[in-house]
Amino acid sequence: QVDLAAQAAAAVQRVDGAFIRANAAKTPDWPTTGVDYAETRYSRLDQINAANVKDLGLAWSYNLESTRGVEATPVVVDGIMYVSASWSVVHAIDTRTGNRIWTYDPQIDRSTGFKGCCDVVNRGVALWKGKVYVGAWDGRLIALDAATGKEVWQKNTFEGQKGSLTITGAPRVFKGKVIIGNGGAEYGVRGYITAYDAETGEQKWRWFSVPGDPSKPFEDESMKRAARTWDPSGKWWEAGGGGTMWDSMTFDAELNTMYVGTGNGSPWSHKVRSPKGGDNLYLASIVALDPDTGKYKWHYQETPGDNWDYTSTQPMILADIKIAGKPRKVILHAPKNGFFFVLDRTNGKFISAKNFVPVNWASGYDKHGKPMNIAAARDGSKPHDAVPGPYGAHNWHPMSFNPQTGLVYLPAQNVPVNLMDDKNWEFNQAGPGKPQSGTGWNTAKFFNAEPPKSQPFGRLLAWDPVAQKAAWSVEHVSPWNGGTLTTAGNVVFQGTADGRLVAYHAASGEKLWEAPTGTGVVAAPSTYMVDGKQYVSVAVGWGGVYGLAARATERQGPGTVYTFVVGGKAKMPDFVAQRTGQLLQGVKYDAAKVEAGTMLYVANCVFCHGVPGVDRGGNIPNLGYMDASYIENLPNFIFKGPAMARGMPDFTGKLSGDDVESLKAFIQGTADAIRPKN
Ligand SMILES: O=C(O)c1cc(C(=O)O)c2c(n1)C(=O)C(=O)c1cc(C(=O)O)[nH]c1-2
Ligand SMILES: [Ca+2]
Repeated sequence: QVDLAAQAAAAVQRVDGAFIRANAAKTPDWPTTGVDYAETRYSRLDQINAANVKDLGLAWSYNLESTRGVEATPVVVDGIMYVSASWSVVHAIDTRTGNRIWTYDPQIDRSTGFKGCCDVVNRGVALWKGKVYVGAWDGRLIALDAATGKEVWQKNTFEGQKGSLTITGAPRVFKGKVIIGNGGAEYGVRGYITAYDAETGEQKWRWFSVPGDPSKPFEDESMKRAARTWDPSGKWWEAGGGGTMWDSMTFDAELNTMYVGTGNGSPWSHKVRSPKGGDNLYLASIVALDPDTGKYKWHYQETPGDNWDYTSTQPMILADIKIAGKPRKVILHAPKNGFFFVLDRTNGKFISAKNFVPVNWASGYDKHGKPMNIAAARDGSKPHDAVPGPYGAHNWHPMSFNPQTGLVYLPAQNVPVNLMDDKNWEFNQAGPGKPQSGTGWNTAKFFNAEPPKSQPFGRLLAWDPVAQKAAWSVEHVSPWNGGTLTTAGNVVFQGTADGRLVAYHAASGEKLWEAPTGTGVVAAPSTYMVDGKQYVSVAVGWGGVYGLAARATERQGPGTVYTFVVGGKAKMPDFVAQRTGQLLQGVKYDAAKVEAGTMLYVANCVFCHGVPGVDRGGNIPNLGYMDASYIENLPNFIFKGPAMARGMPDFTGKLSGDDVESLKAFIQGTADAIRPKN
């Protein structure tokens, strides 16, 4: 009889700063979300390698019992895995068998799914001295006992703050402090991160990324300086200003510096936020902080005057590379804005930037690290095909860096979106035609007022950060592919939107192996050794912002952890077929209401449900393919309906009975309009 709880406790008890740093040298574990503080996602293990990866097979699969996006990288110490699924549920798994040790469900109120922009996801947990930390959707930072999954302490990280805040990112633990930020910049919030004592949960420090009301005292010098880059006539503090830090943090122990990527402006429109212009610090920046005090050290702003949801929260990597023959300590970063950045992490100085996909907002960066803006992208008076669009040339899907090949493996993409300024925008004014305003969005932009012309794509890039060019690339069938893992075995692993886990040769890009995963993969894999054998695991669950309304497989959930080993022979689990069905037919409606319904649909429904019959539905159903009875009974779903248990908001008091009739008219009217005529 093995005592798994005791094993789990003993394993995580060992995880501290020295353990995590040692891992970067060579140990069998994957103790933090990005494997080490530098978040290289490079494993020194080479038992699985370019020669034998073709013999990988399934060791086991584990049902995460979730139907929404799964974005966490499994962390593993001494063969014990910790991974989170949607709704911030944490699972502890014995990797020797694939059996559950415990699960922890923070019991998020499922009707609050609309409070976050981009699916009810969680990007994983942190481990430290016997505890497992998860940032829950509702703002609680929760410390769990690694042995039992029982709560040790919890803190409301949203206390004292306003707006629609949600946590989606993985906490990080630097020097005994658990650090967490949150999302919300689509809704009108002010960004901040907070550090808590890992042992007790006591708050140690908080750093805001944008200044508050300038008529009140600033929290620190960094805020005072930042305020000079905003125009007070925009009253940015009323809508918060944005700059949410919802994903990336790294730490350099030698330099005693932590780095955080900041988010987009809130609202998105630069003109509305800061009418006379200005860079709007510290939006869309990499910021260096003192991990002991949270004090600002330096920043580099990647997108001055953000206007397109160009967050810099995308996962960064710390690397030591040679540039012009000299060893440099750098940050490698590919934010949403489509440029690949190399920065000196000792001082924040710009080294180089190069676009890794086509972009139309800047023609490049000058030698001081300032972008050369293209005026049309900031005009805002007419629909502009923003390339990259707000989904980003690269989103949160982690990239990896292999020091042997010198290449960064980067999931790149384009999701076409047309943007135009909403001149009549006012904070928290919901209204027909205002995108997502019924669920609280405050972007001050119209989306797709005419159809975008740019083409969607998904691409794995093997990017050379010194030469600033691709060494090789692979085209995928869809945007929104998984994060990457690379190893000393000369392999790159990536999951795909169309439901495969694929291994490539790290130097040549040659495809070496693939396995079906049932549904689309968005998370990054991890690898580790247990009892002398190397395993590769990936948590699968289609979703995230693009996955709400679109998909590239015919299967959906449940969220599943797959674990592969050379010679593995386990059977694939059965997956549920997506309901593709027939176009909606037969719902009676008043054709005169279609136009009003269109405007209401844009304000309340489209972002999650997609365009009826045009989009296909992701992890949320497309209403153009429902049985008529659902749409006929639409009020039962819109007002305190059964789908609230799955994340549907309650529109009581926001929509009228007549509004629902208009929505019906739009949904059935659209299905009728696109039905092939014969
Ligand atoms: O501005 C924000 O605060 C914020 C938060 C989040 C989030 O917390 O997930 C995302 C975004 N923005 C965002 O712009 C975005 O593209 C995005 C994608 C995803 C996802 O998990 O798929 N989250 C987010
Ligand atoms: Ca955003």
